[in-house]
Amino acid sequence: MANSPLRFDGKVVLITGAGNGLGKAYALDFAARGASVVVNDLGGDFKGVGSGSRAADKVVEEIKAKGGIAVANYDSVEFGDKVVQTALDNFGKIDIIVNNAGILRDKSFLRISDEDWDIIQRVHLRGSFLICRAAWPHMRKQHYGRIIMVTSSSGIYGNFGQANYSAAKLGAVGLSNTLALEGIKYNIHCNAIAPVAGSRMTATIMGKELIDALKPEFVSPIVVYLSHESCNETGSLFQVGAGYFGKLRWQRSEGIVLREDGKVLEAETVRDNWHRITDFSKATYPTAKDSTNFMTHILKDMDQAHKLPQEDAKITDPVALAKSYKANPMDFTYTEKDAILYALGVGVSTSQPDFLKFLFELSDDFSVVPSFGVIPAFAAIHYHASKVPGFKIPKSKILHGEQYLELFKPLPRYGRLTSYFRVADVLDKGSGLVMVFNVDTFDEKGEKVAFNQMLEFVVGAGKFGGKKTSEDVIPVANAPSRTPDAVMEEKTSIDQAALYRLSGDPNPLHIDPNFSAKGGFKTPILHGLCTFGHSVRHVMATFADNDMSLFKSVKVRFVKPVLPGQTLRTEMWKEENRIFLRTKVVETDDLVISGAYVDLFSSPAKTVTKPAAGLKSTPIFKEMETKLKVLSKPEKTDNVVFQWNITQDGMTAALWTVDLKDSAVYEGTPKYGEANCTLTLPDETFVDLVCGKLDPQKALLNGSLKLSGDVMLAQKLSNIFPVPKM
Ligand SMILES: CCCCCCC[C@@H](O)CC(=O)SCCNC(=O)CCNC(=O)[C@H](O)C(C)(C)COP(=O)(O)OP(=O)(O)OC[C@H]1O[C@@H](n2cnc3c(N)ncnc32)[C@H](O)[C@@H]1OP(=O)(O)O
Repeated sequence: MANSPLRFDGKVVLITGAGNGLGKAYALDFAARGASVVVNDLGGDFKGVGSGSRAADKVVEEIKAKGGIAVANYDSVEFGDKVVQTALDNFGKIDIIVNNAGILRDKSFLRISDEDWDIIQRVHLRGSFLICRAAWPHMRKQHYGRIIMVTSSSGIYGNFGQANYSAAKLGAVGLSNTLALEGIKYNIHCNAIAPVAGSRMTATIMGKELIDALKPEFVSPIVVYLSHESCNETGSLFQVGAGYFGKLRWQRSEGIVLREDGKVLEAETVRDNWHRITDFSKATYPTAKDSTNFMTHILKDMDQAHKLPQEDAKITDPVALAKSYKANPMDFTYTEKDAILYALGVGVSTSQPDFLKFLFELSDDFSVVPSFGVIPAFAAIHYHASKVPGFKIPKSKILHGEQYLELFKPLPRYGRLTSYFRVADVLDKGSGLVMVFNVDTFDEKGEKVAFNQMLEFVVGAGKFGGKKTSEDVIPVANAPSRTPDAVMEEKTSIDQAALYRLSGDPNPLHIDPNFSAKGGFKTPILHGLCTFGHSVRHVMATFADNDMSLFKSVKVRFVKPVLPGQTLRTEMWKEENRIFLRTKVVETDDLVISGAYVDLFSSPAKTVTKPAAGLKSTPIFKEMETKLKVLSKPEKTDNVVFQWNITQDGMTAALWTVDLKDSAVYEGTPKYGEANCTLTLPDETFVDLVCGKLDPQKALLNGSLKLSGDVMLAQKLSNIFPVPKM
């Protein structure tokens, strides 16, 4: 009942050291709530010197004067049975104990004498033990008991000059924990509190002002509540003082099992894994249950992946051997600077409209390019790939074959991520073998951030008798056969690979001509993941308004190498939230990425119907007259598609296609020979493309007519339409 007062009528409370300070405050509080109180106090000073009846008697008098019930006891807690006997003699039972009595013998460790050490242990720890042991059979018999063990932050954290006291006080916590466990089935609860209050003892280490602020009456409420029969708390530890109440608990790092069957565990292994042993990012909160079954609990829950790499000597099948590889987790720490370096590596440039978002950490909407999600996984692959047993892999023959990346939450702008690597399969492709690597990446909260699947193609290592396909491989997807909905072209820098490799792929294949020659390449080639990063950017700029939170996943196959300096042309098709894409090298017309798609969580919130602020758009291209040349005779069934290209600074910014059959009114019939036609285009088509991204002073429109299918070829028009000034 929330509003009923906590009463102790008929209950017998023993408070040790109750002549002054905290003990006295507890005694007065319990008595005022109807309890019969045994006020124990030896009457000595705070160093445990001397004795007398005055202190206890005064408190008893005060209680009685207020109409309460109390008796005094003047024994040292070192005679715990005598103290408890006072309760039994006067009230016939003992229900509640507050082990509060204590003294101090503060000295720096070197100066602590045997006597200083022993007396503190005797009073605090042994005294509490003796009191509890004397009361325990009575509490068990009556099936009721509440014990408060008074400990100290000196015991929990240590305190200079209090080695003796700290040891005794933490001992009291251990005693409390075990009494809580043993008492539970007899309805005996035991909790520990670490109070801070102004008292005779603390007067030695605190100023007067602070002591006055820390009244014992501010601690008493939790002692009273924990002692009440309605309170179910047991085995807990609280820090209290000045009206503050907080609970403490243990925390344990996730840890790592370093033992390997049949191998000696060396100190160096512990040293090398120290960061994992002490990493609290996936902490757990062990309770009393863990004390007995600690090892079984830990070992049961340990995933294989937490163990060190080991080969199973019995496995002879190379694929099974490779799959048996046990990888220890790989940490990857990065800063905003790393995210910016990566963005530069995949072609973000200050010449692009949204560059601040990716290159300036102080910009309001600073974002990590989502394809950066491959980098922590690549770090794990780079470390583990060469250690995978079963296959010998010459580095110069490894080509990145396919890449899948899925993000489960946007990448943090900096932080530490941990990746778990495993060999999902090894495939025999004849001309080469394909290693399928899966990597799960988690953030510091233990939440999954990314999944990567990387297929590494090892040229010339095939024909080992393995299988060709695997269900574990995330499949590529074919683009639609229609003309692309959008195209983006971008020239890479001659230094693109030199820049990209600083993001964690130091493979000499991309920088050292001697090394690339060994792989059969005339010059170093671009990293597959660099081309990949460009293509992902093209999709996000075209279909997600560069809102990186919309990115869900991407899959690509690398079909031909790209050379630094070549121009990439990404062709894109949107079908609901999936953007199919393929990437070509403009200079050679070689297809370099195929079977690819980007999945978005949804379309951008900014819709094409809303022009960007300050830019008027719809009237500009609403009507467009163009001259076209139809090269062969169209059939009625042919699709007439008008396609235009918007360029700025020599770079294609957007390409938009309108199927005239569906969305535009086309006047005039495409016929063999030359014709003039007027296109009335849907207003919205332009808003997003033109106004969202382009500087109207600079952008150029270049249109062409295409007739779908192979029947007809459209000639590219020479007309360049300058975008009128707003
Ligand atoms: C230790 C550290 C580890 C870290 C690794 C470091 C990674 C990076 O540094 C390396 C890079 O970035 S390399 C640059 C990027 N990648 C490339 O340039 C590769 C381009 N692709 C090619 O050259 C060929 O497709 C090629 C050579 C891959 C295949 O061409 P062909 O041999 O002619 O194969 P083909 O006859 O077309 O097909 C045979 C079977 O193989 C499958 N296949 C083809 N291309 C594939 C690819 N890219 N990925 C996966 N599988 C592929 C085909 O499907 C076919 O199999 P099936 O018969 O079952 O259909």
